[in-house]
Formats: sequence, C-alpha cells, structure tokens
Amino acid sequence: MDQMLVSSWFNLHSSVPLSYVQPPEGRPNQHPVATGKSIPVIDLGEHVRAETLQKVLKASEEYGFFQVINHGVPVDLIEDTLNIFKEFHAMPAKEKMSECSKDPNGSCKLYASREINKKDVIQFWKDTLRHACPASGEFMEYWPQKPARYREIVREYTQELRKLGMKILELISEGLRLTPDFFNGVLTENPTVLAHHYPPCPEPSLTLGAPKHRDPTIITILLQDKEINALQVLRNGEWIGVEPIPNAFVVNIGLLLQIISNGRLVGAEHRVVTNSTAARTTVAYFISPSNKTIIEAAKICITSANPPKYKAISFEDFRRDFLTKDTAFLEAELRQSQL
Ligand SMILES: O=C(O)CCC(=O)C(=O)O
Ligand SMILES: [Fe+2]
Repeated sequence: MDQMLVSSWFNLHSSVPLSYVQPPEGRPNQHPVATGKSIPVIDLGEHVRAETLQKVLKASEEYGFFQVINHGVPVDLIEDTLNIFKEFHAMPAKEKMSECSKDPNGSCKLYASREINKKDVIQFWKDTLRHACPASGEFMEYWPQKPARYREIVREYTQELRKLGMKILELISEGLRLTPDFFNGVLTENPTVLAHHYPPCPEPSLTLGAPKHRDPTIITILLQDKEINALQVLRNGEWIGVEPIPNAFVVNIGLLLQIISNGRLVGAEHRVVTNSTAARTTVAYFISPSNKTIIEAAKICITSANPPKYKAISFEDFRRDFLTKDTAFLEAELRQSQL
C-alpha cells in the first residue's frame, strides 16, 4: 500500500513509469505557457474598499484567478504551515499512512491520484493529504498528530484562512449585489485543507502534477512554495503561469461560484506541471458547502437577458459526478438548453 505514494518510489526511477506518461495532446509542451502574461495581483490592504472590490470582481470575471497581498495572515504562520506540511510529506510512508487512518469514515486521507481518480487511466505526479477543517473544530480528533505541532499550526492556519476567505466572499457578494451574509451559512460550512506534494520528476515534459481541472469549490485559497513555477491557468486558450510571490495567496473561483453567479464569474481551468530539480509543496484551502446544500444561480444574477444557465444540484450529487466524470462533460450536462 505504501508504494502507492509517488514519494515512496520516485527516486528509484530515471524515467517515468508508463502509467504516468500523458498522451501527446495532454503534455505540457503541447500548449506552452504564454510569455509576459500574469494573473492580477490585488492589495487587500488598500484603503478604498470600492476600488479593491472592483479589482476582485474584474479579476474574477476575466481570469477566475488572482493573487492577494497584504491579506492579514501572519507571515510566521504561513511559514510554519508550509514547513509542517513539508515535514509531514517527508515522514516514512507507513507513519504517514497511519497518521491519516484514524477516521473510519475517511474525513482524513492520504492518497495519490491512482486511488482517488478512478476515471483517469494516466496518473499524476503528486501525493495529497486532505482533511476536513470546519470552524466548529469537528473532525480534529482525526487529524495527524505528527509532526508534533501539526494540530496546533493547522488549526490556527485554517481559522485564519476562513477569515480571509469570508473577507474575499464579502467583497464578491457586494460586487454581485448579493446580501452581505450570502456566503455565511451552509455554502461555506464544509471547508477542506489539501496539502499537495509534488516530488521532482525525471521527465517533466511527459507528466503533469495535476490535470487540467476546475475546482469543486466556492473559492480556493492556495499557498504556493517559493520560487517554483508550476501552476498554470487557462485563459482565452492560453496557459498563463502563476508566479509565486513570497507570502501571497492565490485565490481562484470554483465551479460552484460560477454556477451561483450564473456564469458571470469564471471557475477557470488550471493544471500543475512538474520539474526535475525540486520538490514542491502547496496548501489548498477549499471553501465548500455542506452536502445537502443546493447549488443554483442566485436570484439577483438571473435576468431576462441572462436566464439560468445551469440546473440546480445538491453539493453531494455535484461532488459524486465531479469525481467520476470529466468536468467539461459535467458542465455541459448542468447547462440547461437555451431554448
Ligand atoms: O498545487 C497547486 O499548485 C494547485 C492545486 C490545485 O489546483 C487544487 O488543489 O485544486
Ligand atoms: Fe485546483
């Protein structure tokens, strides 16, 4: 079982095992990254709220991605968080597995794509630790207890990220003319933290760390490792690299918010490439609803010129379909006929 993790065997190979070789049309070099382009960077510390709001809205409409600086999350906590997840992924496989097997219902899990993404024949060059992190503190008893300060640091980090997430969602609510508390209840009740680890890869031109996908979230807030360019966003048919800015967060609109905004905000497609020299660790904070929540366009986002684009769907049905079907297919299925 331990051998399932990419980190357990990647250094035994000088070439990529066949099951990790992407088909030619899916390889990174097939669609190179646009030069000189980047996603917007937004200073959340700016004092004119209306201006910040416009920037967030514009970036969410045009890119579905932006970075935030002066966001209020303490730098020490950011460093501690990245380090604790690096230390976690560096532990022996057996120990990692046992630290993530405390909940029989699977609220905490360590996996490689082989295990989670049954629909994908070709695998991805990463391991992921994922667990629930609701504000209530529920499920914390199932979190890893190693490395020693894991629970303390990750608890504080997820609390801070919730605050930041709600601040961003308040700006978005105001921009979309939703009520200020629109996202306060069930829509954001079920956050998850995912710590991805991408080991160095001997043949980066043949592999991907993560496939082209949209996130099954309201929004995602990502902490990237310094100095490694690997995340790319698709915009108007071009891949744009997301350059790491020290201590900044990458924010992206998820498919759920695309549905809620009736297509006004973009749940943009993105992917992760690999490199041959350095391991990369990232921490994604997924803001998601509780299972029974119905996802549909907000009334204010529906007009006669812009009728509902998607069928209503419960989050649990959405997630089941999302895991088993291709996203493009799911979107087409959700899209109502425009008759
Ligand atoms: O690790 C990254 O850069 C991106 C991760 C991601 O896209 C995700 O968790 O959905
Ligand atoms: Fe993603």
